Amino acid sequence: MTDKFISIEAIARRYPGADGKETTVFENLWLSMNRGEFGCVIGHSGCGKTTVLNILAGLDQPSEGAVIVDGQAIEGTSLDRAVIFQSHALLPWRTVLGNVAYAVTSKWRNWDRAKVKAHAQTFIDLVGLTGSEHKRPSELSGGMKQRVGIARALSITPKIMLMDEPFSALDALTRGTLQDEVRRICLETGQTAFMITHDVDEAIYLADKIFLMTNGPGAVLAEIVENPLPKDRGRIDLHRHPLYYALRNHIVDFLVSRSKTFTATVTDHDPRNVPIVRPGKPELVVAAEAGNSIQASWPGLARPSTSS
Ligand SMILES: Nc1ncnc2c1ncn2[C@@H]1O[C@H](COP(=O)(O)OP(=O)(O)OP(=O)(O)O)[C@@H](O)[C@H]1O
Repeated sequence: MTDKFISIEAIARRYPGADGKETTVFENLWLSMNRGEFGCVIGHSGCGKTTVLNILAGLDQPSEGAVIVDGQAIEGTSLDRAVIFQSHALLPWRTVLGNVAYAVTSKWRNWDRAKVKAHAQTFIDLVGLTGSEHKRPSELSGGMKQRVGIARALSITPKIMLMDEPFSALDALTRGTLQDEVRRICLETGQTAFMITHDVDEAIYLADKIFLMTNGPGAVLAEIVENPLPKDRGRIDLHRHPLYYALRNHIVDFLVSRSKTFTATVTDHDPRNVPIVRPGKPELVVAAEAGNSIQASWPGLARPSTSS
């Protein structure tokens, strides 16, 4: 067991195949995050991103390994871990307030109506839906529905917010606005977040750490990219930062070529000590994560020894 806030330890997920053989989506996957960090996972379709998120949510179980959150092995779903999906999954017969209040009541069952309402209203305000409390989902735009989903998730003050491509169905303008909102909320509240995205710029804007997964089946977590851009970065002028292109090119290069060739070419990859990369700082700085502890090394030096 580790002192990391989230610790995914040697998980595998296998499915029985039609021919009777098992398909291994991934195995021996290790991943950890600190409290308050924003992690994005990027990888091609089918590499197992949603499977990892579902296991973290407790919606799915690993075939092997364990997931520890805040010192406790997770077993099933919990209000400690809120999930925001691409589709909003709102209760259509309830209003905005009703949808958020429903979540609040499920966490604090003995709260009276006034307390539930006041608490729900705080989160409706936080996502910018003040004035729309009494609208039903059918009266809301896609972006507004997704805001309700975010308010509902945040209202139960989860330890982790899990997001599976939450903005991919939205138009570019709404997506940008909601990215801003989520970033602001996470920074203000110190929320730990784990998000799947196919959008490299979204990951660069939002994430502290970007987890790069190779293609499946048999996908591996190839690298952890530490975002070298300043915390107070803005979405609009992200591309003007001197490190932006080094970071973006590194991720795109991985997706375009290395994600396909990684397993065949990197023969000494240690899934428990995945390289940590900070593109463009001022030369590529590579560190390795030894289960819990982070040790640094620089190009030309041997990979750090690990304690397990
Ligand atoms: N219930 C299941 N039975 C068999 N195979 C499954 C099942 N669920 C997922 N898989 C397989 O596991 C693999 C990983 O699926 P997953 O949805 O996690 O990928 P992903 O990286 O999230 O993909 P995408 O980016 O397209 O959402 C896929 O090959 C998928 O077909």
